[in-house]
Amino acid sequence: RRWKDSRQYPLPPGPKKLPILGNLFDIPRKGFIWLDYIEMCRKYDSDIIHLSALGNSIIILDSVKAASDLLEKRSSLYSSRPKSVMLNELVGWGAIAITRPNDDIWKSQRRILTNAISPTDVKRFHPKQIATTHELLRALAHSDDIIRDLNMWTTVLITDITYGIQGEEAQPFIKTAIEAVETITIATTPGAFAVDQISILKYVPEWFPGAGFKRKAREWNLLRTKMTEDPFRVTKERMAAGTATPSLASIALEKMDLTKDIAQQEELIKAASVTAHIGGTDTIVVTIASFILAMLMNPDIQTRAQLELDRVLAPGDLPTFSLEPDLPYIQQLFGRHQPVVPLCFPHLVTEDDVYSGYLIPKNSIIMPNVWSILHNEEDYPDPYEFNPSRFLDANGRIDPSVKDIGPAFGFGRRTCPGKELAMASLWIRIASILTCYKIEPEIDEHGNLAERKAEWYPGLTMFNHPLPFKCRFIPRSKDIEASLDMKFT
Ligand code: HEM
Repeated sequence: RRWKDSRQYPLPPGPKKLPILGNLFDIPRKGFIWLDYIEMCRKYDSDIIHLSALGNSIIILDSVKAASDLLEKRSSLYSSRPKSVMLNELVGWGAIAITRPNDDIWKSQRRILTNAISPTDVKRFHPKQIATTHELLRALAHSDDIIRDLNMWTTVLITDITYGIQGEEAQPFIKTAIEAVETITIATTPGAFAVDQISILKYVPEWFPGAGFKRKAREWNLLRTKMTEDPFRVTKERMAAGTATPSLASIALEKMDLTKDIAQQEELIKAASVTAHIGGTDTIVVTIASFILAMLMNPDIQTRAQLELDRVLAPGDLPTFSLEPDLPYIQQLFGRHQPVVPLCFPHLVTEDDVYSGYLIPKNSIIMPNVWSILHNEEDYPDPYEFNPSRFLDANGRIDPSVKDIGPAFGFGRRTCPGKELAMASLWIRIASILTCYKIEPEIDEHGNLAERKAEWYPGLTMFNHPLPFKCRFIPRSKDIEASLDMKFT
Protein backbone atom coordinates (compact mmCIF):
# COMPACT_ATOMS: atom_id res chain seq x y z
CA ARG A 1 0.00 0.00 0.00
CA ARG A 2 2.90 2.28 0.83
CA TRP A 3 4.28 1.73 -2.69
CA LYS A 4 0.88 2.33 -4.30
CA ASP A 5 0.25 5.45 -2.19
CA SER A 6 3.62 7.03 -2.86
CA ARG A 7 3.46 6.29 -6.59
CA GLN A 8 0.52 8.72 -6.87
CA TYR A 9 2.90 11.61 -6.37
CA PRO A 10 4.87 13.22 -9.20
CA LEU A 11 8.65 12.98 -9.45
CA PRO A 12 10.55 16.13 -8.48
CA PRO A 13 11.04 18.56 -11.38
CA GLY A 14 13.94 18.17 -13.78
CA PRO A 15 14.87 18.14 -17.46
CA LYS A 16 12.52 16.32 -19.83
CA LYS A 17 13.31 12.61 -20.11
CA LEU A 18 13.89 10.66 -23.34
CA PRO A 19 12.53 7.12 -23.64
CA ILE A 20 14.99 4.55 -22.11
CA LEU A 21 17.92 7.02 -22.10
CA GLY A 22 16.13 9.36 -19.68
CA ASN A 23 18.37 12.34 -18.95
CA LEU A 24 21.59 10.69 -20.12
CA PHE A 25 22.46 13.80 -22.17
CA ASP A 26 21.49 16.26 -19.40
CA ILE A 27 23.85 14.79 -16.81
CA PRO A 28 26.89 17.11 -16.65
CA ARG A 29 29.95 15.49 -18.23
CA LYS A 30 32.62 18.13 -17.69
CA GLY A 31 34.29 19.66 -14.64
CA PHE A 32 32.64 21.49 -11.71
CA ILE A 33 29.42 19.47 -12.02
CA TRP A 34 28.21 20.91 -8.69
CA LEU A 35 27.87 24.31 -10.42
CA ASP A 36 25.85 22.76 -13.26
CA TYR A 37 23.49 21.20 -10.72
CA ILE A 38 23.01 24.60 -9.02
CA GLU A 39 22.03 26.04 -12.41
CA MET A 40 19.65 23.13 -13.03
CA CYS A 41 17.95 23.67 -9.64
CA ARG A 42 17.61 27.40 -10.41
CA LYS A 43 16.12 26.63 -13.81
CA TYR A 44 13.45 24.39 -12.29
CA ASP A 45 13.11 26.68 -9.26
CA SER A 46 13.38 23.77 -6.86
CA ASP A 47 15.80 22.62 -4.14
CA ILE A 48 15.11 19.05 -5.17
CA ILE A 49 15.37 17.80 -8.74
CA HIS A 50 15.16 14.43 -10.42
CA LEU A 51 17.17 12.94 -13.27
CA SER A 52 17.26 9.47 -14.69
CA ALA A 53 19.80 7.69 -16.84
CA LEU A 54 19.67 4.14 -18.19
CA GLY A 55 17.27 3.09 -15.45
CA ASN A 56 19.09 4.88 -12.59
CA SER A 57 17.10 7.46 -10.67
CA ILE A 58 19.12 10.43 -9.35
CA ILE A 59 17.96 13.09 -6.87
CA ILE A 60 19.91 16.31 -6.30
CA LEU A 61 19.32 18.15 -3.00
CA ASP A 62 20.20 21.81 -3.24
CA SER A 63 19.48 23.15 0.27
CA VAL A 64 20.56 22.31 3.78
CA LYS A 65 16.87 21.96 4.69
CA ALA A 66 16.20 19.24 2.09
CA ALA A 67 19.50 17.49 2.89
CA SER A 68 18.82 17.51 6.61
CA ASP A 69 15.09 16.63 6.30
CA LEU A 70 15.93 13.54 4.26
CA LEU A 71 19.47 12.41 5.10
CA GLU A 72 19.29 13.22 8.81
CA LYS A 73 15.66 13.19 9.96
CA ARG A 74 14.80 10.17 7.77
CA SER A 75 18.25 8.61 7.94
CA SER A 76 16.86 5.09 8.39
CA LEU A 77 15.74 5.31 4.74
CA TYR A 78 18.54 7.40 3.27
CA SER A 79 21.78 5.84 4.57
CA SER A 80 22.68 3.24 2.01
CA ARG A 81 25.20 3.57 -0.83
CA PRO A 82 24.82 2.94 -4.56
CA LYS A 83 26.90 0.07 -5.94
CA SER A 84 29.77 0.73 -8.30
CA VAL A 85 30.53 -2.37 -10.38
CA MET A 86 34.07 -1.19 -11.12
CA LEU A 87 35.04 -0.10 -7.59
CA ASN A 88 33.06 -2.53 -5.43
CA GLU A 89 32.98 -5.69 -7.53
CA LEU A 90 35.87 -5.68 -10.01
CA VAL A 91 38.47 -3.86 -7.91
CA GLY A 92 37.00 -5.48 -4.81
CA TRP A 93 36.44 -2.50 -2.48
CA GLY A 94 32.84 -3.57 -1.78
CA ALA A 95 33.49 -4.78 1.79
CA ILE A 96 34.63 -1.49 3.35
CA ALA A 97 32.44 0.95 5.30
CA ILE A 98 32.60 3.78 2.81
CA THR A 99 31.14 1.75 -0.10
CA ARG A 100 29.04 -0.73 1.86
CA PRO A 101 25.20 -0.59 1.90
CA ASN A 102 23.64 0.05 5.33
CA ASP A 103 23.95 -3.54 6.48
CA ASP A 104 25.38 -5.17 9.61
CA ILE A 105 28.92 -5.20 8.19
CA TRP A 106 28.78 -1.43 7.68
CA LYS A 107 27.29 -0.90 11.15
CA SER A 108 30.03 -2.98 12.80
CA GLN A 109 32.77 -1.13 10.95
CA ARG A 110 31.31 2.25 11.89
CA ARG A 111 31.20 1.13 15.52
CA ILE A 112 34.87 0.15 15.34
CA LEU A 113 35.77 3.53 13.80
CA THR A 114 33.73 5.65 16.18
CA ASN A 115 35.12 3.73 19.19
CA ALA A 116 38.75 4.14 18.14
CA ILE A 117 38.57 7.74 16.92
CA SER A 118 35.75 9.15 19.06
CA PRO A 119 35.95 12.88 19.78
CA THR A 120 37.45 12.19 23.22
CA ASP A 121 39.83 9.40 22.15
CA VAL A 122 41.16 11.38 19.24
CA LYS A 123 43.41 13.34 21.64
CA ARG A 124 45.65 10.30 22.01
CA PHE A 125 46.81 10.93 18.43
CA HIS A 126 47.92 14.54 19.09
CA PRO A 127 51.63 13.60 19.44
CA LYS A 128 51.53 11.84 16.04
CA GLN A 129 49.80 14.85 14.50
CA ILE A 130 52.40 17.24 15.91
CA ALA A 131 55.38 15.08 14.87
CA THR A 132 54.24 14.71 11.23
CA THR A 133 53.32 18.41 11.09
CA HIS A 134 56.92 19.30 11.99
CA GLU A 135 58.18 16.94 9.28
CA LEU A 136 55.86 18.64 6.81
CA LEU A 137 57.20 22.06 7.88
CA ARG A 138 60.76 20.88 7.19
CA ALA A 139 59.73 19.51 3.77
CA LEU A 140 57.92 22.73 2.77
CA ALA A 141 61.02 24.86 3.41
CA HIS A 142 62.64 23.47 0.24
CA SER A 143 59.62 22.00 -1.54
CA ASP A 144 59.65 21.74 -5.33
CA ASP A 145 56.33 19.85 -5.34
CA ILE A 146 53.90 20.99 -2.65
CA ILE A 147 51.16 18.45 -3.38
CA ARG A 148 53.68 15.58 -3.29
CA ASP A 149 54.98 16.71 0.10
CA LEU A 150 51.48 17.19 1.51
CA ASN A 151 50.55 13.75 0.22
CA MET A 152 53.63 12.11 1.70
CA TRP A 153 53.32 13.64 5.19
CA THR A 154 49.56 13.09 5.35
CA THR A 155 49.89 9.45 4.33
CA VAL A 156 52.65 9.07 6.95
CA LEU A 157 50.27 10.50 9.57
CA ILE A 158 47.30 8.36 8.61
CA THR A 159 49.47 5.21 8.37
CA ASP A 160 50.75 5.90 11.87
CA ILE A 161 47.28 6.65 13.28
CA THR A 162 45.69 3.64 11.59
CA TYR A 163 48.40 1.02 12.11
CA GLY A 164 51.05 2.58 14.40
CA ILE A 165 53.74 2.08 11.74
CA GLN A 166 56.33 4.83 11.48
CA GLY A 167 59.65 5.86 9.91
CA GLU A 168 61.47 3.78 7.31
CA GLU A 169 59.34 0.73 8.07
CA ALA A 170 56.25 2.65 6.90
CA GLN A 171 57.67 3.59 3.48
CA PRO A 172 56.48 0.57 1.42
CA PHE A 173 52.99 0.86 2.93
CA ILE A 174 52.89 4.57 2.18
CA LYS A 175 53.86 3.96 -1.45
CA THR A 176 51.13 1.35 -1.86
CA ALA A 177 48.54 3.55 -0.11
CA ILE A 178 49.30 6.57 -2.33
CA GLU A 179 49.00 4.41 -5.46
CA ALA A 180 45.83 2.64 -4.32
CA VAL A 181 44.06 5.87 -3.25
CA GLU A 182 44.86 7.31 -6.69
CA THR A 183 43.14 4.35 -8.37
CA ILE A 184 40.07 4.87 -6.15
CA THR A 185 39.90 8.52 -7.20
CA ILE A 186 39.94 7.44 -10.84
CA ALA A 187 37.34 4.71 -10.29
CA THR A 188 34.94 7.11 -8.52
CA THR A 189 35.04 9.67 -11.34
CA PRO A 190 31.44 9.80 -12.63
CA GLY A 191 31.12 8.07 -15.99
CA ALA A 192 34.78 6.94 -16.00
CA PHE A 193 33.85 3.30 -16.64
CA ALA A 194 30.99 2.21 -18.90
CA VAL A 195 30.64 -0.95 -16.80
CA ASP A 196 29.08 1.19 -14.05
CA GLN A 197 26.23 2.10 -16.41
CA ILE A 198 26.02 -1.23 -18.29
CA SER A 199 26.82 -3.82 -15.64
CA ILE A 200 26.68 -6.78 -18.03
CA LEU A 201 30.05 -5.60 -19.39
CA LYS A 202 31.66 -7.05 -16.27
CA TYR A 203 31.43 -10.48 -17.92
CA VAL A 204 33.52 -9.41 -20.94
CA PRO A 205 36.83 -11.35 -20.91
CA GLU A 206 40.05 -9.42 -20.39
CA TRP A 207 41.40 -10.14 -23.88
CA PHE A 208 38.28 -8.70 -25.56
CA PRO A 209 38.86 -5.46 -27.52
CA GLY A 210 37.84 -2.49 -25.32
CA ALA A 211 38.11 -4.53 -22.11
CA GLY A 212 41.07 -2.51 -20.80
CA PHE A 213 38.99 -1.77 -17.69
CA LYS A 214 39.18 -5.47 -16.74
CA ARG A 215 43.00 -5.43 -16.84
CA LYS A 216 43.03 -2.21 -14.83
CA ALA A 217 40.62 -3.72 -12.31
CA ARG A 218 42.88 -6.78 -11.88
CA GLU A 219 45.96 -4.64 -11.21
CA TRP A 220 44.05 -2.31 -8.88
CA ASN A 221 42.66 -5.33 -7.06
CA LEU A 222 46.23 -6.44 -6.27
CA LEU A 223 47.00 -2.99 -4.90
CA ARG A 224 43.84 -3.17 -2.80
CA THR A 225 44.90 -6.49 -1.30
CA LYS A 226 48.37 -5.17 -0.51
CA MET A 227 47.01 -1.99 1.06
CA THR A 228 44.47 -3.90 3.13
CA GLU A 229 46.53 -6.88 4.28
CA ASP A 230 50.18 -5.84 4.72
CA PRO A 231 50.04 -3.05 7.32
CA PHE A 232 47.31 -4.85 9.28
CA ARG A 233 49.52 -7.96 9.52
CA VAL A 234 52.41 -5.83 10.84
CA THR A 235 50.17 -4.29 13.54
CA LYS A 236 49.11 -7.76 14.67
CA GLU A 237 52.74 -9.00 14.72
CA ARG A 238 53.77 -5.96 16.74
CA MET A 239 50.96 -6.52 19.22
CA ALA A 240 52.00 -10.13 19.61
CA ALA A 241 55.60 -9.00 20.24
CA GLY A 242 54.43 -6.29 22.68
CA THR A 243 55.98 -3.50 20.56
CA ALA A 244 52.84 -1.91 19.06
CA THR A 245 52.16 1.81 19.53
CA PRO A 246 48.46 2.68 19.97
CA SER A 247 46.65 2.90 16.65
CA LEU A 248 43.12 2.62 15.37
CA ALA A 249 43.75 -1.05 14.46
CA SER A 250 45.49 -1.96 17.73
CA ILE A 251 42.83 -0.24 19.86
CA ALA A 252 40.08 -2.12 18.00
CA LEU A 253 41.94 -5.45 18.22
CA GLU A 254 42.39 -4.99 21.97
CA LYS A 255 38.66 -4.31 22.37
CA MET A 256 37.62 -7.54 20.57
CA ASP A 257 35.03 -9.67 22.31
CA LEU A 258 36.93 -12.91 22.99
CA THR A 259 33.71 -14.86 23.47
CA LYS A 260 32.75 -14.21 19.83
CA ASP A 261 34.16 -15.24 16.43
CA ILE A 262 37.70 -13.75 16.41
CA ALA A 263 38.40 -14.24 12.69
CA GLN A 264 35.18 -12.45 11.78
CA GLN A 265 35.96 -9.54 14.12
CA GLU A 266 39.47 -9.26 12.68
CA GLU A 267 38.08 -9.05 9.14
CA LEU A 268 35.83 -6.18 10.22
CA ILE A 269 38.69 -4.35 11.95
CA LYS A 270 40.89 -4.83 8.90
CA ALA A 271 38.19 -3.36 6.64
CA ALA A 272 37.46 -0.47 9.04
CA SER A 273 41.19 0.33 9.26
CA VAL A 274 41.72 0.46 5.51
CA THR A 275 38.57 2.59 5.14
CA ALA A 276 40.04 5.14 7.55
CA HIS A 277 43.29 5.05 5.61
CA ILE A 278 41.43 5.79 2.38
CA GLY A 279 39.01 8.38 3.83
CA GLY A 280 41.69 10.30 5.66
CA THR A 281 44.42 11.01 3.13
CA ASP A 282 43.29 12.83 -0.04
CA THR A 283 40.67 14.79 1.89
CA ILE A 284 43.30 16.29 4.22
CA VAL A 285 45.85 16.82 1.41
CA VAL A 286 43.35 18.72 -0.72
CA THR A 287 42.04 20.82 2.19
CA ILE A 288 45.56 21.96 3.09
CA ALA A 289 46.47 22.62 -0.56
CA SER A 290 43.31 24.79 -0.87
CA PHE A 291 44.25 26.62 2.32
CA ILE A 292 47.78 27.37 1.03
CA LEU A 293 46.31 28.71 -2.21
CA ALA A 294 43.81 30.83 -0.27
CA MET A 295 46.70 32.37 1.69
CA LEU A 296 48.60 33.05 -1.51
CA MET A 297 45.57 34.76 -3.03
CA ASN A 298 44.64 36.72 0.11
CA PRO A 299 47.78 38.20 1.69
CA ASP A 300 45.76 40.45 4.05
CA ILE A 301 43.96 37.45 5.53
CA GLN A 302 47.29 35.66 5.88
CA THR A 303 48.72 38.64 7.77
CA ARG A 304 45.69 38.82 10.08
CA ALA A 305 46.01 35.11 10.88
CA GLN A 306 49.71 35.53 11.62
CA LEU A 307 49.02 38.47 13.94
CA GLU A 308 46.62 36.25 15.88
CA LEU A 309 49.33 33.59 16.19
CA ASP A 310 51.99 36.13 17.20
CA ARG A 311 49.73 37.37 20.00
CA VAL A 312 49.57 33.98 21.70
CA LEU A 313 52.93 32.37 20.82
CA ALA A 314 56.32 33.38 22.20
CA PRO A 315 59.06 33.83 19.54
CA GLY A 316 60.32 30.43 18.39
CA ASP A 317 57.32 28.53 19.81
CA LEU A 318 55.30 26.26 17.59
CA PRO A 319 51.53 25.83 18.08
CA THR A 320 50.16 23.17 20.40
CA PHE A 321 46.59 21.94 20.69
CA SER A 322 46.07 23.70 24.03
CA LEU A 323 46.14 27.03 22.14
CA GLU A 324 43.25 26.18 19.84
CA PRO A 325 40.57 28.06 21.84
CA ASP A 326 42.75 31.21 21.77
CA LEU A 327 43.03 31.14 17.98
CA PRO A 328 39.44 31.39 16.66
CA TYR A 329 40.45 33.04 13.38
CA ILE A 330 42.82 30.16 12.48
CA GLN A 331 39.90 27.73 12.92
CA GLN A 332 38.00 29.45 10.11
CA LEU A 333 40.63 29.25 7.38
CA PHE A 334 39.47 26.02 5.76
CA GLY A 335 36.46 23.96 4.74
CA ARG A 336 33.72 26.25 3.39
CA HIS A 337 35.20 28.17 0.51
CA GLN A 338 36.42 25.13 -1.46
CA PRO A 339 34.83 21.94 -0.06
CA VAL A 340 36.75 18.78 -1.04
CA VAL A 341 33.76 16.60 -1.88
CA PRO A 342 31.23 19.11 -3.23
CA LEU A 343 28.53 16.52 -3.94
CA CYS A 344 29.29 14.49 -0.79
CA PHE A 345 29.50 10.72 -1.35
CA PRO A 346 26.22 9.57 -2.89
CA HIS A 347 23.62 8.06 -0.55
CA LEU A 348 20.92 5.57 -1.66
CA VAL A 349 17.30 5.56 -0.51
CA THR A 350 16.06 2.07 0.30
CA GLU A 351 12.26 2.65 0.20
CA ASP A 352 9.85 4.76 -1.80
CA ASP A 353 9.36 8.05 0.04
CA VAL A 354 7.36 11.25 -0.39
CA TYR A 355 8.90 14.66 0.28
CA SER A 356 7.49 18.13 -0.42
CA GLY A 357 4.72 16.48 -2.43
CA TYR A 358 7.19 14.58 -4.64
CA LEU A 359 7.89 10.88 -4.97
CA ILE A 360 11.45 9.85 -4.17
CA PRO A 361 11.63 6.41 -5.78
CA LYS A 362 13.27 3.50 -3.94
CA ASN A 363 16.92 2.96 -4.99
CA SER A 364 17.39 6.57 -6.10
CA ILE A 365 20.94 7.87 -5.82
CA ILE A 366 20.83 10.94 -3.54
CA MET A 367 23.41 13.66 -4.06
CA PRO A 368 23.34 16.59 -1.58
CA ASN A 369 25.01 19.58 -3.21
CA VAL A 370 27.40 20.54 -0.41
CA TRP A 371 28.96 23.22 -2.59
CA SER A 372 25.59 24.91 -3.00
CA ILE A 373 24.82 24.58 0.71
CA LEU A 374 28.15 26.14 1.71
CA HIS A 375 27.75 28.94 -0.87
CA ASN A 376 24.20 29.82 0.04
CA GLU A 377 23.76 33.59 -0.02
CA GLU A 378 21.43 33.66 3.00
CA ASP A 379 23.78 31.78 5.30
CA TYR A 380 27.00 33.24 3.89
CA PRO A 381 26.46 36.70 2.36
CA ASP A 382 28.81 37.29 -0.59
CA PRO A 383 29.49 33.55 -0.57
CA TYR A 384 32.33 33.48 -3.10
CA GLU A 385 34.44 35.84 -1.02
CA PHE A 386 37.04 34.07 1.13
CA ASN A 387 36.23 35.83 4.39
CA PRO A 388 37.04 33.85 7.56
CA SER A 389 35.76 36.77 9.71
CA ARG A 390 32.19 35.89 8.70
CA PHE A 391 32.31 33.13 11.35
CA LEU A 392 33.31 35.51 14.18
CA ASP A 393 31.32 38.03 16.24
CA ALA A 394 32.26 41.66 16.92
CA ASN A 395 34.58 40.52 19.76
CA GLY A 396 36.46 38.13 17.50
CA ARG A 397 34.89 35.04 19.10
CA ILE A 398 33.18 32.25 17.16
CA ASP A 399 29.65 33.39 16.31
CA PRO A 400 27.31 30.44 17.00
CA SER A 401 24.61 31.99 14.81
CA VAL A 402 26.68 31.43 11.64
CA LYS A 403 26.26 27.92 10.21
CA ASP A 404 29.51 25.98 10.54
CA ILE A 405 31.16 23.73 7.93
CA GLY A 406 29.36 20.56 9.13
CA PRO A 407 27.88 19.71 5.69
CA ALA A 408 31.44 19.38 4.29
CA PHE A 409 31.60 16.15 6.33
CA GLY A 410 28.32 14.68 5.12
CA PHE A 411 24.97 13.86 6.68
CA GLY A 412 23.09 11.60 9.08
CA ARG A 413 24.28 8.08 9.80
CA ARG A 414 26.90 8.36 7.06
CA THR A 415 28.55 11.51 8.49
CA CYS A 416 32.32 11.28 8.27
CA PRO A 417 33.52 9.31 11.33
CA GLY A 418 36.96 10.93 10.94
CA LYS A 419 35.69 14.50 11.34
CA GLU A 420 37.30 15.19 14.74
CA LEU A 421 40.57 13.62 13.67
CA ALA A 422 40.51 15.61 10.43
CA MET A 423 39.71 18.91 12.14
CA ALA A 424 42.57 18.43 14.62
CA SER A 425 45.04 17.41 11.90
CA LEU A 426 44.05 20.36 9.72
CA TRP A 427 44.15 22.86 12.55
CA ILE A 428 47.63 21.97 13.80
CA ARG A 429 49.04 21.93 10.26
CA ILE A 430 47.49 25.23 9.26
CA ALA A 431 48.47 26.99 12.49
CA SER A 432 52.04 25.63 12.23
CA ILE A 433 52.52 26.56 8.55
CA LEU A 434 51.39 30.12 9.26
CA THR A 435 53.60 30.36 12.35
CA CYS A 436 56.70 29.35 10.39
CA TYR A 437 56.21 30.77 6.94
CA LYS A 438 54.96 33.67 4.93
CA ILE A 439 53.36 32.18 1.81
CA GLU A 440 54.41 34.25 -1.18
CA PRO A 441 54.31 33.90 -4.97
CA GLU A 442 57.37 32.64 -6.85
CA ILE A 443 59.85 35.12 -8.32
CA ASP A 444 59.52 35.20 -12.12
CA GLU A 445 62.37 35.33 -14.67
CA HIS A 446 62.42 39.16 -14.46
CA GLY A 447 62.91 39.12 -10.72
CA ASN A 448 59.29 40.19 -10.01
CA LEU A 449 56.66 38.47 -7.90
CA ALA A 450 54.80 36.04 -10.18
CA GLU A 451 51.07 36.59 -10.71
CA ARG A 452 48.94 35.22 -7.85
CA LYS A 453 46.62 32.65 -9.39
CA ALA A 454 44.56 29.71 -8.17
CA GLU A 455 43.47 27.08 -10.70
CA TRP A 456 41.26 24.12 -10.00
CA TYR A 457 41.18 20.76 -11.74
CA PRO A 458 38.74 21.39 -14.60
CA GLY A 459 37.96 17.74 -15.51
CA LEU A 460 35.17 15.47 -14.38
CA THR A 461 35.73 14.43 -10.76
CA MET A 462 34.01 13.97 -7.39
CA PHE A 463 36.98 15.67 -5.68
CA ASN A 464 37.41 19.43 -5.93
CA HIS A 465 41.18 19.88 -5.95
CA PRO A 466 43.62 22.56 -7.05
CA LEU A 467 45.97 22.00 -9.97
CA PRO A 468 49.62 21.63 -8.94
CA PHE A 469 50.98 25.08 -8.07
CA LYS A 470 54.16 26.71 -6.88
CA CYS A 471 54.77 29.26 -4.14
CA ARG A 472 57.51 30.22 -1.68
CA PHE A 473 57.50 29.42 2.01
CA ILE A 474 59.52 32.26 3.48
CA PRO A 475 60.64 31.65 7.09
CA ARG A 476 59.11 34.26 9.41
CA SER A 477 61.84 34.13 12.06
CA LYS A 478 65.23 32.64 12.80
CA ASP A 479 63.93 31.29 16.14
CA ILE A 480 61.83 28.71 14.33
CA GLU A 481 65.00 27.08 12.90
CA ALA A 482 66.00 25.97 16.36
CA SER A 483 62.50 24.74 17.18
CA LEU A 484 62.45 22.61 14.06
CA ASP A 485 66.08 21.63 14.45
CA MET A 486 66.91 22.66 10.89
CA LYS A 487 68.52 25.39 8.81
CA PHE A 488 66.22 27.26 6.43
CA THR A 489 69.06 28.23 4.05
C1 HEM B 1 39.18 17.21 5.39
C2 HEM B 1 38.97 16.00 5.80
C3 HEM B 1 37.76 15.17 5.50
C4 HEM B 1 36.62 15.49 4.82
C5 HEM B 1 36.24 16.81 4.17
C6 HEM B 1 35.79 14.31 4.82
C7 HEM B 1 34.53 14.25 4.23
C8 HEM B 1 33.76 13.11 4.20
C9 HEM B 1 32.46 13.04 3.57
C10 HEM B 1 31.74 14.18 2.85
C11 HEM B 1 32.01 11.78 3.75
C12 HEM B 1 30.68 11.22 3.23
C13 HEM B 1 29.60 11.43 4.26
C14 HEM B 1 28.24 11.05 3.74
O1 HEM B 1 28.13 10.14 2.93
O2 HEM B 1 27.24 11.67 4.16
C15 HEM B 1 33.01 11.03 4.47
C16 HEM B 1 32.90 9.71 4.81
C17 HEM B 1 33.90 9.01 5.45
N1 HEM B 1 35.08 9.52 5.96
FE1 HEM B 1 35.70 11.42 5.83
N2 HEM B 1 36.42 13.30 5.49
C18 HEM B 1 37.63 13.79 5.93
C19 HEM B 1 38.58 13.11 6.68
C20 HEM B 1 38.46 11.82 7.10
C21 HEM B 1 39.39 11.13 7.97
C22 HEM B 1 40.64 11.76 8.59
C23 HEM B 1 38.94 9.86 8.10
C24 HEM B 1 39.46 8.69 8.90
C25 HEM B 1 40.29 8.65 9.78
C26 HEM B 1 37.73 9.73 7.33
C27 HEM B 1 36.99 8.58 7.21
C28 HEM B 1 35.77 8.50 6.54
C29 HEM B 1 35.00 7.26 6.41
C30 HEM B 1 35.40 5.89 6.94
C31 HEM B 1 33.84 7.59 5.73
C32 HEM B 1 32.70 6.65 5.32
C33 HEM B 1 31.56 6.71 6.30
C34 HEM B 1 30.38 5.84 5.88
O3 HEM B 1 30.19 5.58 4.71
O4 HEM B 1 29.66 5.40 6.79
N3 HEM B 1 37.46 10.93 6.74
N4 HEM B 1 34.07 11.87 4.75
